[in-house]
Amino acid sequence: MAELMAGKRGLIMGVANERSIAWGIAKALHAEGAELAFSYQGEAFGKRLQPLAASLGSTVMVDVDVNNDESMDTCFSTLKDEWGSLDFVVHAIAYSDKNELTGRFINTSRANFKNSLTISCYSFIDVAKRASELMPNGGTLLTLTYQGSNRVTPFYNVMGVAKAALESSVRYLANDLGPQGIRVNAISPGPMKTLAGAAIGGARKTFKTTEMNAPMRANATLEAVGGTAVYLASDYGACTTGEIVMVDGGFHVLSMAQPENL
Ligand SMILES: NC(=O)c1ccc[n+]([C@@H]2O[C@H](COP(=O)([O-])OP(=O)(O)OC[C@H]3O[C@@H](n4cnc5c(N)ncnc54)[C@H](O)[C@@H]3O)[C@@H](O)[C@H]2O)c1
Repeated sequence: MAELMAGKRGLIMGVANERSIAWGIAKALHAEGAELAFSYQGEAFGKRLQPLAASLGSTVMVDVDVNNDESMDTCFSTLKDEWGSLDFVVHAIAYSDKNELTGRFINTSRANFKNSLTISCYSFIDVAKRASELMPNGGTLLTLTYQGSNRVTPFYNVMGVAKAALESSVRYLANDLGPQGIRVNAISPGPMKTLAGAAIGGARKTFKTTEMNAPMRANATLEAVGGTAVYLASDYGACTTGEIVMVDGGFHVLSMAQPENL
């Protein structure tokens, strides 16, 4: 059977290690024949990424801090030089000061509000603008969100607001880029054990709560998120854009905990 991503080339942003959601997505896209480039944040992450990228036959790696315009310029000019055009980008990047991912939301500082929204939301708009210029034949943009965007998850705090802004941006970008054949979607996994996930206060309890109560009685896996990314980035997703696709074992449909857990 033909591979779903054969002949498609894309950029994966946000692999910190082998537990990263971006890494699960990279493996799934590669397994379906995609050719990948990676961006990483700084030298230390670059060293960790190197063997992972090599294991997927990837040679293009670019150091990108999304707050640094020069590094973003270099990233997309490198891709232009290497490939000429681009079929997809996976944006799996978020950040907030750990000290504000605990306690009360009301204590959010202006500085961390700005930084969290700039890194976790604006960067996707910036990536979309740059990537779309390299997509003359259409393409796909994917980002990662969490349902703390529209329902309160204790301690998720300013990240919830950043994810709400990101999800809204997905819809606006989808409308802007649709005429160019570019689709824009977000995947919303339940809690996962990653570096960024561990920074959120009470992460273990959030993870356990979802696992015990979700209709599937399970949390999202890297394989399930990767498979969803393949669907959205491949031609099977041709009519899906502006969407937030839940990959959380169904947790978001609940209005209360399972009776066995009360
Ligand atoms: N882990 C979860 O429970 C969970 C659930 C739903 C959504 N998500 C989202 O998935 C995405 C990936 O996170 P993850 O859980 O795989 O964690 P992760 O720590 O593996 O990845 C986060 C990445 O963001 C990058 N990053 C942060 N600031 C950056 C900057 N200024 N410039 C460039 N890169 C920067 C880091 O280098 C890292 O690679 C995030 O958007 C996160 O909010 C995570």
